[in-house]
Amino acid sequence: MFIVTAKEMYDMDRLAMQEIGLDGKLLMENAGRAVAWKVMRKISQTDKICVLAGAGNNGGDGFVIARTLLDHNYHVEVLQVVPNDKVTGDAYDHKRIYEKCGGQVVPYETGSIQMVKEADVLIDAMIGIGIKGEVREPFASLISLINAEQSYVISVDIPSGVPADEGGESFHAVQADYTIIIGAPKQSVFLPYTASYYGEWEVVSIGLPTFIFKRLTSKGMWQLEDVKKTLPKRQLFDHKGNHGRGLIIGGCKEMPGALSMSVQAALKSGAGLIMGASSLPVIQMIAGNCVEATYSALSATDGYLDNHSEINLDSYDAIAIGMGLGRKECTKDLVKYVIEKATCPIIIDGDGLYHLSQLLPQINERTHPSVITPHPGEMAMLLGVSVRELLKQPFQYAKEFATAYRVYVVLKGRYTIVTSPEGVQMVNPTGNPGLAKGGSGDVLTGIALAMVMQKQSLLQALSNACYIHGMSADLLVQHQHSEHDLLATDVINGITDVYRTISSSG
Ligand SMILES: NC(=O)C1=CN([C@@H]2O[C@H](COP(=O)(O)OP(=O)(O)OC[C@H]3O[C@@H](n4cnc5c(N)ncnc54)[C@H](OP(=O)(O)O)[C@@H]3O)[C@@H](O)[C@H]2O)[C@@H](O)CC1
Ligand SMILES: Nc1ncnc2c1ncn2[C@@H]1O[C@H](COP(=O)(O)OP(=O)(O)O)[C@@H](O)[C@H]1O
Ligand SMILES: [K+]
Repeated sequence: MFIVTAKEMYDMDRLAMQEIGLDGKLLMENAGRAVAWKVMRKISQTDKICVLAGAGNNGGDGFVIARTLLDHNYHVEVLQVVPNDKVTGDAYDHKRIYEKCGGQVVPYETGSIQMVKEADVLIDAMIGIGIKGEVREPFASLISLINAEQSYVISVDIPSGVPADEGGESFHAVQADYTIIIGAPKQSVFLPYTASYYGEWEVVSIGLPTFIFKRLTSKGMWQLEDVKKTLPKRQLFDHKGNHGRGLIIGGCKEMPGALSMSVQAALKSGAGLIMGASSLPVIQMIAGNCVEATYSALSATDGYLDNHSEINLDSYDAIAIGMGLGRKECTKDLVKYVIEKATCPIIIDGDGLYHLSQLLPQINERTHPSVITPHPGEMAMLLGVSVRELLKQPFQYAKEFATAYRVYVVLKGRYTIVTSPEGVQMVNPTGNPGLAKGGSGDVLTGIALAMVMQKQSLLQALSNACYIHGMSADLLVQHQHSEHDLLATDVINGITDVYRTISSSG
């Protein structure tokens, strides 16, 4: 599924109209009808429905929705929030069609507030992706009224007032229960400041051809069908070597478990062979957790790895470094060594990212792929901006970093964004707040290593890793756990159910 900015959506519209002859009125008809069908599944024939229509094409969609509902014997009326002379173009044409089919358009005046109050269902077709600046009156007051009422609120394309793109932080907007998105989700669906306004959401197709999306956007949402298509397969005559050899370097005296979780998660996700490298005390502590892995004991001073020359980086298909490694000068040297010498893909996480802020020239020099898996705090540190600033524009910042340093960036969060060095971005939809707990990131790195080792395209490998990680947490809270008690080690065990679910769903 593609993700768009408002500008990309308008460009697609233009291309559809000018180059392939799909006209605007037809797209509006498709949009309105598709939305109406979704609406009918959610409401009952006895509900009193009020469609709030603005002047633009979002309002135009509202007239098509009202006409379709009317035709199916629903109790529907349109409250036109703007004066008649404001409704022009395709929206005007669809208003006329609706009226000719017997539809009622009530002009906005003070008394019409009653109409909003009496409705069981409010369909918000006031403002869509054409929003500019702060909402004006009467929209601002209507939005406050809608949010104060108990009616079921369905927004068309975008809750009125929510910006389509990233960058906005303060706005006054409709709080929807359900949003039916037209064509493709906009960036604001996935952002911390805006996501909750959408409520439950769904996307409807309006007939824009796929090649238009491919041409104009390089952002998408990774879905189960993508996972099924791209997940490494196990063949009858496979041996462990077919599923890669991976090295995981991490752990220190305070954080032995981080390495343990990454090692377990990698093997559980399908890695052929995993070597865990750490100090002897760490290995002695964790080896029993995962007897299937092999371990390499490295020298340490005061509990921190201190000698990079002992590590053999050859003969691995991928290497992960940083989980629980510690923030000492000697561990920085280790990270530097791996960045400079590894001739396979590397994944840098945790304390490795802390050191990376001083190793950016070295990462730029690499001729083999590099992956970083920062949470917002780590990403903000690497960019030299505040977390708040980063979270206003995570797509933009992740892309800037990925293209500048030619790395794959896995910017973790509710909707993790994977960005390739070319700037292609995939959003992961799975996961829940049960993952907001120490150790979850170490598990993700292990899964990511397993995927990267198996010679997939890296964008696919990393998107699959995020999907599996989140899906494991989702299945666990649906069945035996809650978001409160979920542990990172549960997420490792939950990978079993992910694979069984994926293979049984065809
Ligand atoms: N391919 C597609 O995607 C298709 C998309 N379609 C639909 O079109 C929608 C986009 O339509 P659009 O471009 O006409 O803009 P839209 O969202 O109606 O907003 C413009 C109106 O809002 C007003 N307004 C703006 N800011 C305001 C403010 N702060 N406070 C108050 N008012 C404000 C502005 O007023 P003005 O500033 O011009 O006076 C103008 O009247 C899209 O979301 C989807 O629903 C489908 O029909 C079919 C194909
Ligand atoms: N609210 C949430 N919804 C979905 N996923 C989440 C949520 N909170 C955290 N996660 C996921 O959990 C992981 C946390 O990683 P990180 O913060 O590095 O943890 P740690 O370093 O403690 O192991 C990331 O993959 C992130 O996407
Ligand atoms: K809307």
